Amino acid sequence: TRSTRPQRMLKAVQKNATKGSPESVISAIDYFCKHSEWAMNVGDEKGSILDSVVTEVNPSTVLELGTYCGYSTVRIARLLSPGTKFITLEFNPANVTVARQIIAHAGLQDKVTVVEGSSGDLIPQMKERFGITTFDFIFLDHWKDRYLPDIKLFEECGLLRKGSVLLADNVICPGAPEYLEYVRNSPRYENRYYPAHLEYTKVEDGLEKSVFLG
Ligand SMILES: Nc1ncnc2c1ncn2CCCCCNC(=O)c1cc(-c2ccc(F)cc2)cc(O)c1O
Ligand SMILES: [Mg+2]
Repeated sequence: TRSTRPQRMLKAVQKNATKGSPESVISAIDYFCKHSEWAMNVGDEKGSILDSVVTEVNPSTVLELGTYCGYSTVRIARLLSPGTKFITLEFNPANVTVARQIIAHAGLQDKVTVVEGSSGDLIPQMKERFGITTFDFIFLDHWKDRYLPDIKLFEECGLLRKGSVLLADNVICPGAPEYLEYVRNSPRYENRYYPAHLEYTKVEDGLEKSVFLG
């Protein structure tokens, strides 16, 4: 049977990227997406913004929603200090399998835990299953209509502290209008919009950074 796009992406990484080099894994995926097949990785333009926010926050606990093939997982994990707790959630088991192999090719398998399941089910389990009290940094890149219910879930589960940073991908395309309206109208968040483009295209998109004020 025909391979899937994530499987073809994995093959391209295994063929073109140097084992143990996160930068070459990132470049190999970006090359694949620019010259072979578009895929919904955060990409290099928004990825650089992600890098700068992660570096600025220098988090001790990180959560990513929507692993997909592990591109942004590798981008984040390569910047973390030793001892940082990094969890990434992926709904699709086939993507979990590909992501684990791409993360391993980058040599970052000891930096991050890839957990299969949906955010709605797993967020309430963070404390008991992973011993997390609060997250310093959260990257939202999963179903766009889950951004709003999940930020409310973070609040209800006491997973945010004064200064927790949430960074949301795709707030323009495909869009997360209810999420944007919520964080921008809430006195509990300080927000900043980073204009960019949809990965590997000229279509307008951007990232929204929201700092929880407690
Ligand atoms: N742990 C969990 N919990 C809940 N949902 C979970 C999950 N783990 C996974 N999912 C399910 C996420 C499915 C992928 C989400 N991302 C997207 O849907 C996405 C789409 C585009 C896009 C833009 C223009 C187009 F023309 C076409 C596609 C671009 C992006 O950067 C995107 O991130
Ligand atoms: Mg995205």
